[in-house]
Amino acid sequence: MSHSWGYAANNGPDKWHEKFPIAQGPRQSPIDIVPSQAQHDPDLKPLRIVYDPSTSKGILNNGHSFQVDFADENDSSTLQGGPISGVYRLRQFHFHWGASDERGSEHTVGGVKYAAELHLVHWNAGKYASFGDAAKAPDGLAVVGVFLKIGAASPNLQKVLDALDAIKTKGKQTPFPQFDPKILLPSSLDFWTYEGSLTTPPLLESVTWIVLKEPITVSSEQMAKFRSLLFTAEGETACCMVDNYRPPQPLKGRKVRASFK
Ligand SMILES: CCOC(=O)CCc1ccc(S(N)(=O)=O)cc1
Ligand SMILES: [Zn+2]
Repeated sequence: MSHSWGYAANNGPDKWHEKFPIAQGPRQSPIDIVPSQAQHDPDLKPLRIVYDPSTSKGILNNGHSFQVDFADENDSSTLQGGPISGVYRLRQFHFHWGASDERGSEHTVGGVKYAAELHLVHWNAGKYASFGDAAKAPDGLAVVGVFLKIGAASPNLQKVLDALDAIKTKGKQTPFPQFDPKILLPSSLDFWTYEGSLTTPPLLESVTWIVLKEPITVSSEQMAKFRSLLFTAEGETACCMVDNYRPPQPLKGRKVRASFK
């Protein structure tokens, strides 16, 4: 790949292994979650999610998605419980979506694709000194995945979408203060969990995935707002930011556990 990675035919998921050989590793993400194959684990603890809105900093178009970044110098916004041990700090959240409503999620459920997927990215601050260090460790990261299903518009999501006009092109960012990402979560915190990886380069195999069973809903009009972003920087030939998802990867013998019966 002579240029940086992306989602086009010449630099997309099928090409990533050329510069990132771990793409063909034993614990790659995403995966297709087959509910009948997931074993209920009664030892899984409830998720404990505590987010402080004052840790919300800014919103950035990073050329692959957009992300909201959080201050993570202390334990103000954390994830505990579920399959993880210790305290993981919220670093950022971002999304993956399709060019049309029938695709866009990274994980699939029994082969079913959702229109989009939210990822809340946390790192094991109890054990590692930085996000960068944690990202290189097998128990370094925990990502909560939430599916977005076409239906009623989400007023809470709209608060995020209203900021996108200010970050249309790659590299643009704008302040995004006082936002509590907990309002983006569904009412049930039932989840599937498995050991996986980052779904974009560097594809590091450091993620404990926690994928919520219940989707949140998003309207088609709101999905159109996601698609108004550009992969490209100002002054470059415009390329719409769509289909920024990696397809499911081989399970390679991994077990998926369920927190629910
Ligand atoms: C060591 C630097 O690594 C990074 O910056 C990773 C950023 C990054 C965070 C999360 C994800 S995802 N889609 O698996 O939730 C992908 C990439
Ligand atoms: Zn992601």
